[in-house]
Amino acid sequence: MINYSAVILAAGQGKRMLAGRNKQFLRIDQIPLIIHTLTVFQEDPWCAEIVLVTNSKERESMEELLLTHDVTEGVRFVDGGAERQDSVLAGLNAIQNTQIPVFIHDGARPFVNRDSLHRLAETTAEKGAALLAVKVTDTIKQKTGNQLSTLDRNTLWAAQTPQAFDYDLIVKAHQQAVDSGYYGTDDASLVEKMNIEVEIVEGSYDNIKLTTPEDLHKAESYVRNLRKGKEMSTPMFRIGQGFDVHQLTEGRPCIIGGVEIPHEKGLLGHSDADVLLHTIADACLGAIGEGDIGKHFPDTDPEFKDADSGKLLQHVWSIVTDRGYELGNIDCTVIAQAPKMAPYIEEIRLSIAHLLSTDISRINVKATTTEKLGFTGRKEGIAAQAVVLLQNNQQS
Ligand SMILES: Nc1ccn([C@@H]2O[C@H](COP(=O)(O)OP(=O)(O)OP(=O)(O)O)[C@@H](O)[C@H]2O)c(=O)n1
Ligand SMILES: C[C@](O)(CO)[C@H](O)COP(=O)(O)O
Repeated sequence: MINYSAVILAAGQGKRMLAGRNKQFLRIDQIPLIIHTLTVFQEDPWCAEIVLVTNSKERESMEELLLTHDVTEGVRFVDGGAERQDSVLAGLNAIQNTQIPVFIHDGARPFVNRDSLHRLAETTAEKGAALLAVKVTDTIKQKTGNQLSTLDRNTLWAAQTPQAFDYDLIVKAHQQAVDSGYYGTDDASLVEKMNIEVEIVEGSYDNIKLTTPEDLHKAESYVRNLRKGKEMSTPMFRIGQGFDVHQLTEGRPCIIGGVEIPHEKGLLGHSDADVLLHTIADACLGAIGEGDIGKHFPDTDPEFKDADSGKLLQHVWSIVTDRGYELGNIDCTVIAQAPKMAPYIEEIRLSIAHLLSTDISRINVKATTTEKLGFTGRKEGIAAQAVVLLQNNQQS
Protein backbone atom coordinates (compact mmCIF):
# COMPACT_ATOMS: atom_id res chain seq x y z
CA MET A 1 0.00 0.00 0.00
CA ILE A 2 1.32 3.44 -0.93
CA ASN A 3 -0.25 6.31 0.95
CA TYR A 4 -0.87 9.53 -0.89
CA SER A 5 -2.49 12.87 -0.13
CA ALA A 6 -5.00 14.50 -2.47
CA VAL A 7 -5.70 18.07 -3.49
CA ILE A 8 -9.19 18.15 -5.01
CA LEU A 9 -9.99 21.25 -7.02
CA ALA A 10 -13.50 22.67 -6.86
CA ALA A 11 -12.93 26.44 -6.92
CA GLY A 12 -13.71 27.08 -10.58
CA GLN A 13 -16.80 28.77 -11.94
CA GLY A 14 -17.81 26.14 -14.47
CA LYS A 15 -18.54 28.80 -17.10
CA ARG A 16 -18.46 26.35 -20.00
CA MET A 17 -21.13 24.25 -18.31
CA LEU A 18 -23.55 27.17 -18.78
CA ALA A 19 -25.42 26.23 -15.61
CA GLY A 20 -25.22 29.69 -14.01
CA ARG A 21 -23.45 28.19 -11.01
CA ASN A 22 -20.35 26.20 -10.13
CA LYS A 23 -20.78 22.80 -11.81
CA GLN A 24 -19.50 21.05 -8.66
CA PHE A 25 -22.99 21.46 -7.17
CA LEU A 26 -24.80 19.95 -10.17
CA ARG A 27 -26.34 16.56 -9.55
CA ILE A 28 -25.55 13.35 -11.39
CA ASP A 29 -28.13 10.72 -10.54
CA GLN A 30 -29.28 12.80 -7.53
CA ILE A 31 -25.79 13.22 -6.07
CA PRO A 32 -23.72 16.42 -6.47
CA LEU A 33 -20.69 16.12 -8.74
CA ILE A 34 -18.15 16.97 -6.03
CA ILE A 35 -19.61 14.31 -3.73
CA HIS A 36 -19.09 11.64 -6.41
CA THR A 37 -15.46 12.71 -6.74
CA LEU A 38 -14.72 12.98 -3.02
CA THR A 39 -16.27 9.58 -2.35
CA VAL A 40 -13.78 7.85 -4.66
CA PHE A 41 -10.88 9.24 -2.62
CA GLN A 42 -12.50 8.83 0.77
CA GLU A 43 -13.19 5.17 0.10
CA ASP A 44 -9.65 4.48 -1.09
CA PRO A 45 -7.61 3.15 1.87
CA TRP A 46 -4.42 4.44 0.22
CA CYS A 47 -5.64 8.05 0.44
CA ALA A 48 -4.31 9.51 3.69
CA GLU A 49 -5.40 13.15 3.47
CA ILE A 50 -7.78 15.27 1.38
CA VAL A 51 -7.57 19.02 0.87
CA LEU A 52 -10.65 20.37 -0.88
CA VAL A 53 -10.03 23.68 -2.67
CA THR A 54 -13.17 25.80 -2.87
CA ASN A 55 -14.20 29.31 -3.72
CA SER A 56 -14.32 31.30 -0.45
CA LYS A 57 -17.87 32.47 -1.26
CA GLU A 58 -19.01 28.86 -1.65
CA ARG A 59 -17.17 27.45 1.37
CA GLU A 60 -20.23 27.40 3.62
CA SER A 61 -22.54 25.75 1.11
CA MET A 62 -19.82 23.25 0.23
CA GLU A 63 -19.38 22.39 3.93
CA GLU A 64 -23.13 21.87 4.26
CA LEU A 65 -23.15 19.65 1.18
CA LEU A 66 -20.41 17.44 2.58
CA LEU A 67 -22.24 17.19 5.90
CA THR A 68 -25.51 16.24 4.20
CA HIS A 69 -23.79 13.49 2.24
CA ASP A 70 -21.65 12.38 5.15
CA VAL A 71 -18.32 12.78 3.37
CA THR A 72 -16.59 15.13 5.80
CA GLU A 73 -14.17 12.60 7.27
CA GLY A 74 -10.54 13.57 6.70
CA VAL A 75 -11.46 16.51 4.43
CA ARG A 76 -9.92 19.95 5.08
CA PHE A 77 -11.00 23.08 3.23
CA VAL A 78 -8.83 25.76 1.70
CA ASP A 79 -9.74 28.79 -0.41
CA GLY A 80 -8.79 28.66 -4.08
CA GLY A 81 -7.50 31.36 -6.42
CA ALA A 82 -8.47 33.05 -9.67
CA GLU A 83 -6.95 30.40 -11.95
CA ARG A 84 -6.74 26.63 -11.61
CA GLN A 85 -2.99 26.89 -11.03
CA ASP A 86 -3.50 29.34 -8.14
CA SER A 87 -5.97 26.94 -6.59
CA VAL A 88 -3.51 24.06 -6.88
CA LEU A 89 -0.78 26.03 -5.08
CA ALA A 90 -3.21 27.00 -2.29
CA GLY A 91 -4.08 23.30 -1.93
CA LEU A 92 -0.45 22.20 -1.90
CA ASN A 93 0.35 24.72 0.85
CA ALA A 94 -2.31 23.14 3.04
CA ILE A 95 -0.98 19.57 2.75
CA GLN A 96 0.21 18.23 6.11
CA ASN A 97 2.15 15.11 5.18
CA THR A 98 4.79 16.25 2.70
CA GLN A 99 6.64 12.91 2.71
CA ILE A 100 4.11 11.02 0.57
CA PRO A 101 3.13 11.61 -3.07
CA VAL A 102 0.52 14.30 -3.59
CA PHE A 103 -2.28 13.75 -6.12
CA ILE A 104 -3.80 16.81 -7.81
CA HIS A 105 -7.28 16.06 -9.10
CA ASP A 106 -10.08 18.00 -10.78
CA GLY A 107 -13.24 17.87 -8.72
CA ALA A 108 -14.91 17.73 -12.14
CA ARG A 109 -13.56 14.20 -12.82
CA PRO A 110 -15.84 11.97 -10.76
CA PHE A 111 -15.20 8.66 -12.52
CA VAL A 112 -11.55 7.99 -11.83
CA ASN A 113 -11.22 4.38 -10.72
CA ARG A 114 -9.25 2.89 -7.85
CA ASP A 115 -7.07 0.73 -10.05
CA SER A 116 -5.84 3.84 -11.90
CA LEU A 117 -5.21 5.61 -8.58
CA HIS A 118 -3.10 2.74 -7.27
CA ARG A 119 -1.07 2.35 -10.46
CA LEU A 120 -0.46 6.10 -10.38
CA ALA A 121 0.66 5.95 -6.73
CA GLU A 122 3.08 3.10 -7.49
CA THR A 123 4.61 4.91 -10.45
CA THR A 124 4.91 8.19 -8.56
CA ALA A 125 6.55 6.49 -5.57
CA GLU A 126 9.15 5.11 -7.98
CA LYS A 127 9.60 7.97 -10.47
CA GLY A 128 8.55 11.14 -8.61
CA ALA A 129 6.16 12.54 -11.25
CA ALA A 130 3.33 10.89 -13.18
CA LEU A 131 -0.09 11.55 -14.66
CA LEU A 132 -3.05 9.60 -15.92
CA ALA A 133 -3.56 9.91 -19.66
CA VAL A 134 -5.27 8.07 -22.50
CA LYS A 135 -4.18 7.56 -26.09
CA VAL A 136 -5.81 9.95 -28.51
CA THR A 137 -8.26 8.06 -30.73
CA ASP A 138 -9.21 10.82 -33.17
CA THR A 139 -6.93 12.21 -35.84
CA ILE A 140 -5.70 15.57 -34.57
CA LYS A 141 -5.34 18.46 -36.96
CA GLN A 142 -3.35 21.59 -36.31
CA LYS A 143 -4.34 24.80 -38.01
CA THR A 144 -1.75 27.55 -38.18
CA GLY A 145 -3.13 30.50 -40.13
CA ASN A 146 -4.68 28.81 -43.18
CA GLN A 147 -2.25 25.93 -43.06
CA LEU A 148 -3.65 22.61 -41.86
CA SER A 149 -1.37 19.81 -40.76
CA THR A 150 -1.90 16.40 -39.20
CA LEU A 151 -0.12 15.43 -36.01
CA ASP A 152 1.34 11.96 -35.52
CA ARG A 153 -1.35 10.34 -33.42
CA ASN A 154 1.05 7.69 -32.12
CA THR A 155 2.82 10.34 -30.05
CA LEU A 156 -0.32 11.96 -28.66
CA TRP A 157 -1.91 11.46 -25.24
CA ALA A 158 -4.88 13.22 -23.67
CA ALA A 159 -3.88 14.31 -20.17
CA GLN A 160 -6.23 13.58 -17.29
CA THR A 161 -6.03 13.96 -13.55
CA PRO A 162 -4.94 12.95 -10.99
CA GLN A 163 -1.43 14.11 -11.72
CA ALA A 164 0.88 13.00 -8.95
CA PHE A 165 4.25 14.16 -7.69
CA ASP A 166 6.76 14.14 -4.89
CA TYR A 167 5.56 17.00 -2.75
CA ASP A 168 8.76 19.07 -2.82
CA LEU A 169 9.06 18.72 -6.60
CA ILE A 170 5.57 19.99 -7.43
CA VAL A 171 5.80 22.86 -4.94
CA LYS A 172 9.10 23.90 -6.54
CA ALA A 173 7.55 23.63 -10.03
CA HIS A 174 4.65 25.86 -8.97
CA GLN A 175 6.96 28.41 -7.34
CA GLN A 176 9.06 28.60 -10.51
CA ALA A 177 5.89 29.07 -12.56
CA VAL A 178 4.83 31.92 -10.27
CA ASP A 179 8.29 33.54 -10.62
CA SER A 180 8.23 33.30 -14.41
CA GLY A 181 4.55 34.21 -14.77
CA TYR A 182 3.84 30.92 -16.59
CA TYR A 183 0.34 29.50 -16.49
CA GLY A 184 -0.14 25.94 -17.75
CA THR A 185 -3.37 24.06 -18.28
CA ASP A 186 -2.14 21.26 -16.06
CA ASP A 187 0.48 20.56 -13.37
CA ALA A 188 2.66 18.13 -15.31
CA SER A 189 3.48 20.94 -17.75
CA LEU A 190 5.12 22.88 -14.91
CA VAL A 191 7.38 19.93 -14.12
CA GLU A 192 8.09 19.40 -17.83
CA LYS A 193 9.32 23.02 -17.87
CA MET A 194 11.99 21.99 -15.34
CA ASN A 195 13.18 19.33 -17.83
CA ILE A 196 12.14 16.62 -15.42
CA GLU A 197 10.56 13.49 -16.85
CA VAL A 198 6.91 12.86 -16.11
CA GLU A 199 5.68 9.29 -16.51
CA ILE A 200 2.41 8.46 -18.24
CA VAL A 201 0.16 5.96 -16.49
CA GLU A 202 -2.51 4.76 -18.92
CA GLY A 203 -5.90 5.72 -17.52
CA SER A 204 -9.47 5.01 -18.52
CA TYR A 205 -11.64 6.76 -21.12
CA ASP A 206 -14.37 6.87 -18.47
CA ASN A 207 -12.34 9.41 -16.46
CA ILE A 208 -13.95 12.34 -18.25
CA LYS A 209 -13.84 15.94 -17.08
CA LEU A 210 -17.31 17.43 -16.93
CA THR A 211 -16.86 20.65 -18.85
CA THR A 212 -19.89 21.21 -21.10
CA PRO A 213 -23.63 20.42 -20.78
CA GLU A 214 -23.09 17.39 -23.07
CA ASP A 215 -20.64 15.98 -20.53
CA LEU A 216 -23.32 16.19 -17.87
CA HIS A 217 -25.67 14.06 -20.01
CA LYS A 218 -22.87 11.55 -20.61
CA ALA A 219 -22.16 11.40 -16.89
CA GLU A 220 -25.80 10.91 -16.06
CA SER A 221 -26.15 7.92 -18.39
CA TYR A 222 -22.77 6.52 -17.26
CA VAL A 223 -23.88 6.46 -13.61
CA ARG A 224 -27.33 5.08 -14.46
CA ASN A 225 -25.82 2.28 -16.53
CA LEU A 226 -23.37 1.50 -13.76
CA ARG A 227 -26.21 1.31 -11.25
CA LYS A 228 -28.35 -0.81 -13.58
CA GLY A 229 -25.40 -3.12 -14.19
CA LYS A 230 -24.93 -3.55 -10.45
CA GLU A 231 -28.61 -4.22 -9.90
CA MET A 232 -28.67 -6.82 -12.67
CA SER A 233 -25.39 -8.47 -11.81
CA THR A 234 -25.53 -11.81 -10.06
CA PRO A 235 -24.81 -11.44 -6.37
CA MET A 236 -21.70 -13.23 -5.24
CA PHE A 237 -22.49 -16.49 -3.45
CA ARG A 238 -20.39 -18.35 -0.89
CA ILE A 239 -21.18 -21.74 0.51
CA GLY A 240 -19.92 -23.34 3.73
CA GLN A 241 -20.48 -26.62 5.51
CA GLY A 242 -20.06 -27.56 9.16
CA PHE A 243 -19.88 -30.75 11.18
CA ASP A 244 -19.51 -31.20 14.95
CA VAL A 245 -19.84 -33.89 17.61
CA HIS A 246 -20.22 -33.68 21.38
CA GLN A 247 -20.27 -36.48 23.90
CA LEU A 248 -23.39 -37.07 26.03
CA THR A 249 -22.69 -37.17 29.73
CA GLU A 250 -24.60 -36.95 33.01
CA GLY A 251 -24.83 -33.69 34.95
CA ARG A 252 -24.82 -31.35 31.95
CA PRO A 253 -27.72 -29.48 30.28
CA CYS A 254 -28.64 -30.65 26.80
CA ILE A 255 -28.61 -27.45 24.73
CA ILE A 256 -29.21 -27.82 20.99
CA GLY A 257 -29.69 -24.83 18.68
CA GLY A 258 -29.93 -22.50 21.68
CA VAL A 259 -32.82 -24.49 23.18
CA GLU A 260 -32.49 -26.49 26.42
CA ILE A 261 -34.03 -29.92 25.84
CA PRO A 262 -35.09 -32.07 28.81
CA HIS A 263 -32.91 -35.21 28.77
CA GLU A 264 -31.16 -37.42 31.31
CA LYS A 265 -27.78 -36.46 29.82
CA GLY A 266 -26.27 -33.29 28.41
CA LEU A 267 -23.48 -32.41 26.01
CA LEU A 268 -19.90 -32.21 27.24
CA GLY A 269 -17.57 -29.44 26.08
CA HIS A 270 -15.50 -26.42 27.05
CA SER A 271 -18.39 -24.08 26.22
CA ASP A 272 -22.05 -24.99 26.68
CA ALA A 273 -21.34 -27.60 23.94
CA ASP A 274 -24.28 -26.61 21.72
CA VAL A 275 -23.40 -28.96 18.90
CA LEU A 276 -25.81 -27.39 16.39
CA LEU A 277 -24.79 -23.75 16.90
CA HIS A 278 -21.13 -24.78 16.68
CA THR A 279 -21.85 -26.51 13.40
CA ILE A 280 -23.63 -23.47 11.98
CA ALA A 281 -20.82 -21.15 13.15
CA ASP A 282 -18.29 -23.43 11.43
CA ALA A 283 -20.32 -23.41 8.22
CA CYS A 284 -20.49 -19.59 8.28
CA LEU A 285 -16.75 -19.27 8.88
CA GLY A 286 -16.10 -21.84 6.18
CA ALA A 287 -18.19 -19.87 3.70
CA ILE A 288 -16.08 -16.74 4.13
CA GLY A 289 -12.78 -18.65 4.31
CA GLU A 290 -12.20 -17.83 7.97
CA GLY A 291 -11.24 -21.24 9.32
CA ASP A 292 -13.40 -22.64 12.11
CA ILE A 293 -14.64 -21.77 15.60
CA GLY A 294 -11.58 -23.44 17.18
CA LYS A 295 -9.49 -20.69 15.55
CA HIS A 296 -11.73 -17.90 16.85
CA PHE A 297 -12.64 -19.33 20.28
CA PRO A 298 -9.84 -21.71 21.39
CA ASP A 299 -11.00 -24.36 23.88
CA THR A 300 -7.86 -23.58 25.91
CA ASP A 301 -9.07 -20.03 26.54
CA PRO A 302 -10.76 -19.70 29.99
CA GLU A 303 -12.90 -16.86 28.57
CA PHE A 304 -14.93 -19.45 26.66
CA LYS A 305 -15.39 -21.88 29.56
CA ASP A 306 -19.14 -22.69 29.62
CA ALA A 307 -19.64 -19.89 27.07
CA ASP A 308 -23.11 -19.35 25.65
CA SER A 309 -22.76 -20.65 22.08
CA GLY A 310 -25.47 -18.21 20.99
CA LYS A 311 -23.04 -15.37 21.78
CA LEU A 312 -20.25 -17.17 19.89
CA LEU A 313 -22.49 -17.58 16.84
CA GLN A 314 -23.51 -13.92 16.98
CA HIS A 315 -19.83 -12.92 17.05
CA VAL A 316 -19.18 -15.11 14.00
CA TRP A 317 -22.22 -13.63 12.29
CA SER A 318 -20.91 -10.08 12.85
CA ILE A 319 -17.71 -11.09 11.01
CA VAL A 320 -19.85 -12.40 8.15
CA THR A 321 -22.03 -9.28 7.90
CA ASP A 322 -19.05 -6.92 8.25
CA ARG A 323 -17.80 -8.48 5.01
CA GLY A 324 -21.05 -7.45 3.31
CA TYR A 325 -22.71 -10.89 3.29
CA GLU A 326 -26.34 -11.68 3.91
CA LEU A 327 -27.88 -15.04 4.63
CA GLY A 328 -29.25 -17.01 1.73
CA ASN A 329 -30.35 -20.01 3.78
CA ILE A 330 -29.17 -22.61 6.26
CA ASP A 331 -30.02 -26.30 6.15
CA CYS A 332 -28.90 -28.45 9.06
CA THR A 333 -29.36 -31.90 10.52
CA VAL A 334 -29.09 -33.06 14.12
CA ILE A 335 -27.95 -36.69 14.32
CA ALA A 336 -29.23 -38.11 17.63
CA GLN A 337 -30.79 -41.39 18.78
CA ALA A 338 -32.12 -39.46 21.78
CA PRO A 339 -33.55 -37.10 22.89
CA LYS A 340 -36.45 -37.03 20.45
CA MET A 341 -35.94 -33.81 18.48
CA ALA A 342 -39.27 -33.35 16.63
CA PRO A 343 -41.09 -31.44 19.43
CA TYR A 344 -38.27 -28.86 19.56
CA ILE A 345 -37.53 -28.28 15.85
CA GLU A 346 -39.69 -25.12 15.47
CA GLU A 347 -38.29 -23.59 18.66
CA ILE A 348 -34.75 -24.28 17.45
CA ARG A 349 -35.44 -22.71 14.04
CA LEU A 350 -36.80 -19.63 15.76
CA SER A 351 -33.83 -19.46 18.11
CA ILE A 352 -31.32 -19.62 15.21
CA ALA A 353 -33.30 -17.05 13.19
CA HIS A 354 -33.27 -14.75 16.21
CA LEU A 355 -29.50 -15.12 16.73
CA LEU A 356 -28.86 -14.28 13.07
CA SER A 357 -31.51 -11.53 12.91
CA THR A 358 -33.15 -13.24 9.99
CA ASP A 359 -36.44 -14.73 8.96
CA ILE A 360 -37.31 -18.26 10.13
CA SER A 361 -38.08 -19.24 6.52
CA ARG A 362 -34.33 -19.15 5.80
CA ILE A 363 -33.56 -21.75 8.46
CA ASN A 364 -34.29 -25.44 8.03
CA VAL A 365 -33.58 -27.92 10.85
CA LYS A 366 -33.92 -31.68 10.42
CA ALA A 367 -33.15 -34.53 12.77
CA THR A 368 -32.33 -38.17 12.22
CA THR A 369 -31.32 -41.21 14.21
CA THR A 370 -28.66 -43.57 12.92
CA GLU A 371 -30.87 -46.65 13.44
CA LYS A 372 -29.01 -47.45 16.66
CA LEU A 373 -25.75 -47.71 14.72
CA GLY A 374 -22.48 -46.06 15.71
CA PHE A 375 -21.76 -43.71 18.63
CA THR A 376 -24.92 -41.70 18.06
CA GLY A 377 -26.95 -44.88 17.83
CA ARG A 378 -25.51 -46.02 21.17
CA LYS A 379 -26.51 -42.59 22.61
CA GLU A 380 -22.87 -41.80 23.45
CA GLY A 381 -22.96 -38.49 21.64
CA ILE A 382 -24.81 -36.17 19.28
CA ALA A 383 -23.57 -34.93 15.92
CA ALA A 384 -24.79 -32.09 13.72
CA GLN A 385 -24.10 -30.94 10.22
CA ALA A 386 -25.03 -27.75 8.37
CA VAL A 387 -24.78 -26.09 5.00
CA VAL A 388 -24.99 -22.31 4.75
CA LEU A 389 -25.38 -20.15 1.68
CA LEU A 390 -24.29 -16.51 1.89
CA GLN A 391 -24.78 -13.84 -0.71
CA ASN A 392 -22.95 -10.57 -1.14
CA ASN A 393 -25.05 -7.93 -2.86
CA GLN A 394 -22.35 -5.28 -2.55
CA GLN A 395 -20.07 -6.95 -5.10
CA SER A 396 -20.67 -6.97 -8.81
N1 LIG B 1 -9.69 28.96 -10.28
C1 LIG B 1 -9.98 27.68 -10.43
C2 LIG B 1 -10.37 27.14 -11.65
C3 LIG B 1 -10.66 25.79 -11.74
N2 LIG B 1 -10.61 25.03 -10.62
C4 LIG B 1 -10.98 23.61 -10.69
O1 LIG B 1 -10.19 22.94 -11.64
C5 LIG B 1 -10.91 21.87 -12.20
C6 LIG B 1 -10.74 21.81 -13.72
O2 LIG B 1 -11.13 23.03 -14.26
P1 LIG B 1 -12.34 23.27 -15.28
O3 LIG B 1 -12.94 22.03 -15.72
O4 LIG B 1 -11.88 24.25 -16.28
O5 LIG B 1 -13.41 23.94 -14.31
P2 LIG B 1 -13.93 25.39 -14.27
O6 LIG B 1 -12.80 26.37 -14.24
O7 LIG B 1 -14.89 25.45 -13.15
O8 LIG B 1 -14.69 25.49 -15.66
P3 LIG B 1 -14.72 26.65 -16.74
O9 LIG B 1 -13.33 26.74 -17.26
O10 LIG B 1 -15.71 26.19 -17.74
O11 LIG B 1 -15.16 27.91 -16.03
C7 LIG B 1 -12.35 22.02 -11.79
O12 LIG B 1 -12.66 21.00 -10.88
C8 LIG B 1 -12.41 23.40 -11.18
O13 LIG B 1 -13.33 23.51 -10.11
C9 LIG B 1 -10.24 25.56 -9.41
O14 LIG B 1 -10.20 24.87 -8.41
N3 LIG B 1 -9.92 26.89 -9.34
C1 LIG C 1 -5.76 19.31 -15.85
C2 LIG C 1 -6.65 18.90 -16.98
O1 LIG C 1 -7.81 18.30 -16.48
C3 LIG C 1 -5.94 17.83 -17.79
O2 LIG C 1 -6.73 17.44 -18.83
C4 LIG C 1 -7.04 20.04 -17.84
O3 LIG C 1 -5.92 20.54 -18.51
C5 LIG C 1 -7.75 21.14 -17.08
O4 LIG C 1 -8.04 22.16 -18.01
P1 LIG C 1 -9.18 23.21 -17.75
O5 LIG C 1 -9.09 24.22 -18.85
O6 LIG C 1 -8.93 23.77 -16.41
O7 LIG C 1 -10.44 22.47 -17.89
